[in-house]
Amino acid sequence: MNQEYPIVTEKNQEELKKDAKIRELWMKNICDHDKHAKFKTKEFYDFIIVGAGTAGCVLARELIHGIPNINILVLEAGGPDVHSNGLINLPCTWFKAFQLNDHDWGYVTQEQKVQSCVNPAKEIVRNRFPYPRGKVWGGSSSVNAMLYMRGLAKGYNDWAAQGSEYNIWDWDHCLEAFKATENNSREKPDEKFKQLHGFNGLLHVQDSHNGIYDVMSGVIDAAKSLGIPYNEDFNGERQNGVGTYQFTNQGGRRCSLAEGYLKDALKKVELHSDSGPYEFGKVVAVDIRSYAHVLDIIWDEENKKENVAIGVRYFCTGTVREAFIAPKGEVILCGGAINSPQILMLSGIGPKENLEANNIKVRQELPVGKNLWDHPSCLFPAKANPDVIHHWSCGSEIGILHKANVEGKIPCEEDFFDENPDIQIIVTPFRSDFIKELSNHEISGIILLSVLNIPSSVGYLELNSDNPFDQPRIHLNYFDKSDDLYRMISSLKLCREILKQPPLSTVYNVKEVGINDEFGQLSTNGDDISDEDWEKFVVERMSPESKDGVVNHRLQVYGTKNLRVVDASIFPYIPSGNINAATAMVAWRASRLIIEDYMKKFK
Ligand SMILES: Cc1cc2nc3c(=O)[nH]c(=O)nc-3n(C[C@H](O)[C@H](O)[C@H](O)COP(=O)(O)OP(=O)(O)OC[C@H]3O[C@@H](n4cnc5c(N)ncnc54)[C@H](O)[C@@H]3O)c2cc1C
Repeated sequence: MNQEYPIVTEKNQEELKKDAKIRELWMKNICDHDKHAKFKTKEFYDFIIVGAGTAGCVLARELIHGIPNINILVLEAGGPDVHSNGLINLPCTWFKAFQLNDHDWGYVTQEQKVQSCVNPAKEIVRNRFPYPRGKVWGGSSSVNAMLYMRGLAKGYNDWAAQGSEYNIWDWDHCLEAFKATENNSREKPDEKFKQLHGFNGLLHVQDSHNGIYDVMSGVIDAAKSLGIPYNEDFNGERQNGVGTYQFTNQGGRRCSLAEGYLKDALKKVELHSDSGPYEFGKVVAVDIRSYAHVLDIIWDEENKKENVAIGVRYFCTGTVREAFIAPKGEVILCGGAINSPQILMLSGIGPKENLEANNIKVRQELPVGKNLWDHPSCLFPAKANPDVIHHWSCGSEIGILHKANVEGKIPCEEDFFDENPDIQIIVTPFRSDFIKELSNHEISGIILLSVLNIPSSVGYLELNSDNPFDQPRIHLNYFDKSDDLYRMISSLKLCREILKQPPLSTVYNVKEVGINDEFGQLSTNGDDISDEDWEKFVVERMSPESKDGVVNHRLQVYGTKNLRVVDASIFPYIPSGNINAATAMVAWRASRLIIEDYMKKFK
C-alpha cells in the first residue's frame, strides 16, 4: 500500500462520517446565528483583489504604496502559509508542498486522446491526471519549484507586436518590471549581470544555497561533452546551454510572493482622518481575508448595458458576504489561469454556449477559457547504482535549455547553440523515501524533466456546472500538435544520451533508464527504443508544469467597466520559461497602469 496516500479504509469512513456530523452542527449554528442577524454589513474598499497568489500579492503591495489613502480587500480561498508545518518554507520539501491537500485546489484534467505522430491512424489515451494549483497565501508561488526564469525576450516582443498600444509589454518595459520586482543576491555579479538583474525588489532570488554535489555536477560535464555550451545565467543575454538554476529563495528558504510582497503590504496601516463619507475615519490598509471563496462579480443592475462591476460575492465561514468597491475603485481578478476564467464565466462573461448550457445568463460573450496554454513536461527518472544521492538541496538544481529537433531526432550541436531554445530539461536528484510515486523500494537517482517551453498545442477550459465550488473541465490538449510530440521525443533522446556520457555512465545504466515497472512503460530492445515506444512513454507520463481576446492591453475585461484580470491567464503567448517571475512582472506593470487610471479619475 502506498503510505503517502492512504486509501479510504472502514475506519476512515467512520472518521469521515464524524467529520460530516461536525460540519452539520457547524452549519446549524451558522443558520441559527443568521436568524438573529438584522443587518448585512456593506463593506467598501477602493480595490478588491480576488486571490492572494503571485499576482495578487504584488498588486496589493504596489497599490497600497502607490496610491495615497486607499484601502484594499484581498480575498483568498486558501489559508495563511504558516499552517504547513514548515513544508512551504523549506526548499527541499517543495515536492511535498504542492501535495498538501489543504493548500491545493485538487484539480484533475480531463481524459485526453493524443493522435500518434508515428502512426497517424492511432490514438493514445492519456488518463486524467492531477493538475496542482496553490490554494494558500502566495498561491502557486508557495508550492512551486522556485525556479527563477523569465523566458525569452522574443516572447514579450511578440506580445508587443500585436499593435502599437501593446508597446507597454515589449521586452524593455518587461525587463524594467522584472528588475523592479527582483532582489538578486548573486555573489560577485559581473557588469552584464548587474545590467540585467534587479537588486532592490521584494522577490528574493539566489543561487543554490548548498551548492551542487558531485553526481549532479556530472550532468554538467556530460552535457558539455556533447557540445552543449555552459550558461551561468539563464536570465542573461542568452537562455540556451547547461548551467545551474537560480531560485526564488532568501537565506535558503522559499520566498513566495506572500513572503516578499503581501507581508510587506500588511505592514502599512494608517488612519485617514479626512475620510469623507466614512464617518468614523477610514483605515488605510490591506485587509486580507483567508478561506474567503469568491463566488461571482456583483454588477450594477441599473447600468446593465455597460456591465459595471461594483463588488463581489464571497463565501466565508459559512456565510455569503458581499464586498463593494468605492467610487473610482476596481475589482481585480488574480485567481490564476483556472479560477479567474471560472469566476468570469460564473458572472456571465464567457462563451455563450457553455454559459447557457449551465443556466448562466450571458452578459458579455467573450472567448473566456479558450486559450489555456501550458508547458507540458515528461519525467524521465534514472536509478543510481550504487546509491549516490545523499541529499536533496533545492530540488531542481541543473537546467539544460536546447532547441529540439522537429523530426524527433537527437538534437545536434547546431541546436545547442540556437539562442531560441524551446525545451528546458530540469535535472533534480530524488530519493524514493521522498517521492513515493516513483517507487515503493528504497532507491535513489536523478530525474530529468523535459519541459516544452514553447508549445504549439493550446487547451481550453469550460464550466462543468454553475456551482462555484465545482471544478471546471480542464482540457490541456497536450501534444495535440504533432510537432510538440516530436520535440518532446527529441529531448528525451537527448536525456538518454546525457546519461550515457561519463561520469554519469558509471552511475546510471541507460538500459535501465525509465524502463522498469517502477519508472514507466518504456520498453527497450537493448540500446534501441522505437519512436513508437518513446511516443507512448511521453503520452503516458506527460504532466503539467502550467489568449484569446478577453482583456485589452491594459488588462481590462472587454465589454465591462471597473474589472481587470491580472494573473497568469492573461499572457497572449506563454512565456518560454517557468511563469512565476513573469506573472509577478505582469502584476508590477499592471499596478502602474491601475495607478495611472485611478489618478486620471480625479482630474
Ligand atoms: C507544482 C508547481 C510547480 C511550479 N514550479 C514553478 C517554478 O519552479 N518556477 C516558476 O516560475 N513557476 C512555477 N510554477 C508556476 C507558477 O508558480 C504560477 O504560474 C504562478 O504562481 C501563477 O500565479 P497566479 O497569480 O496567476 O496564480 P496563483 O499564484 O495560483 O494565485 C491564485 C490565487 O487565487 C486564489 N483563488 C483562486 N480562486 C479564488 C476564489 N474563487 N476566491 C478566492 N481566492 C481564489 C488561489 O487560492 C490562489 O491563492 C509552478 C506551479 C506549480 C503548480
